[in-house]
Amino acid sequence: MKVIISPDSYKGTLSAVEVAKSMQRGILDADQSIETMILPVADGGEGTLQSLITSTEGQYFSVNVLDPLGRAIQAQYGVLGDQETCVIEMAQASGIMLLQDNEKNPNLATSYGTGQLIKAALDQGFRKFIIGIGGSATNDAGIGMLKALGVRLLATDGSELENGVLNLEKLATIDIRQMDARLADATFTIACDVDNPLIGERGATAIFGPQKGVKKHQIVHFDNCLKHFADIVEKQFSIRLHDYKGAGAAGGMGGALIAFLKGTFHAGIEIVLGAVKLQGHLADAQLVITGEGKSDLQTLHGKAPLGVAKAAKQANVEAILLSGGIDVKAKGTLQKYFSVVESLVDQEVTVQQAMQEPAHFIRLKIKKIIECYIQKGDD
Ligand SMILES: Nc1ncnc2c1ncn2[C@@H]1O[C@H](COP(=O)(O)OP(=O)(O)O)[C@@H](O)[C@H]1O
Ligand SMILES: O=C(O)[C@H](O)COP(=O)(O)O
Repeated sequence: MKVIISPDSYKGTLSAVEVAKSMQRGILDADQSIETMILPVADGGEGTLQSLITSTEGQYFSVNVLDPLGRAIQAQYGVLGDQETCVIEMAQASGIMLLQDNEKNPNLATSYGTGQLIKAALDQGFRKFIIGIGGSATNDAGIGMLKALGVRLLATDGSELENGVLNLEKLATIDIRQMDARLADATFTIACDVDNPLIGERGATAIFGPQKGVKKHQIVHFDNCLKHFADIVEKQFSIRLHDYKGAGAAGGMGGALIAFLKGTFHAGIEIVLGAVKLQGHLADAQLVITGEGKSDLQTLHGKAPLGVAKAAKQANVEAILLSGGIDVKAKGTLQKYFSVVESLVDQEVTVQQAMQEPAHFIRLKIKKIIECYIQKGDD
């Protein structure tokens, strides 16, 4: 029997590779003779770079960049095995995982470091980009990235705006005359797992702002600043980001990429599944196991496990979901895609325990799931 192990990360506790290894141990605990194959996946956020570079035998490059709060860090980008396609993962330079909880700062958190990664890749001669956006610490409409690439945000008196999303309300003109000229020859495929507009009640701030530190009473203020930015973009460049699907991804990074870097959106999970060649590997497999930190209604809108389930269905392979937590509201629908829908958290395991010892509980749960699967086959 061959089992493919294709989880996303359990954000905040384990990377996709670590989840996959724990699942593999559980499978082998149940039956040593099972053939396993580890193909970790991601949907644009953290882990996208590793998944794409590992699966295509690509190469990593390290760059000194500024983290969301302007501190010097080393971040990586990569080139796929084709030696041509460059992968930028926003979470590497501007990710929420780079901040402690008490450091979250939606006004100052900047995507500047992601712009630095792009610039470094342009310096290396790359022009064909996949940019994974998601898992970001920022709500800056991508202005940090734009600044790093030479775009200037000016107030009415011609002075450059000070850092800070809330300063966007003073924006009068966007000056692109000094934007990196090499971008004109570059293409950007945006790997993303959300289709939120830039502003409004489904916009970047209202939906993803709170996880980045935006307090409830600040949502309207931040949203208005992003709206003003979108108004100026529309006035100057005739591109309307306000309700553009995906413009609100990664704190508005989606919008900046569409308007200024001529990016095009693709489902992150589809890009990753293509690169890891999941469909081909499923051809002689009996089972595929996937999972993520928390499966909820958002999972049904293009998150990694759903992509894996759809690929499995096409190949007529049974799919199993083991996530850290499962939202009860989504369980019924998830069961249409997966033969088993399980979470680490249950009547015996609390959230705290599952978060503290995720590898241990994944191993235990998978062992049980596989034992049941084998038993079912024997009956
Ligand atoms: N080991 C774990 N056990 C239970 N819940 C977890 C575990 N790891 C992560 N989570 C939950 O999953 C959430 C992250 O969900 P995830 O699906 O990984 O990312 P996202 O929804 O941002 O794509 C965390 O905030 C946490 O609540
Ligand atoms: O704001 C972001 O970074 C993403 O668009 C949504 O966040 P998530 O990928 O962490 O869910």
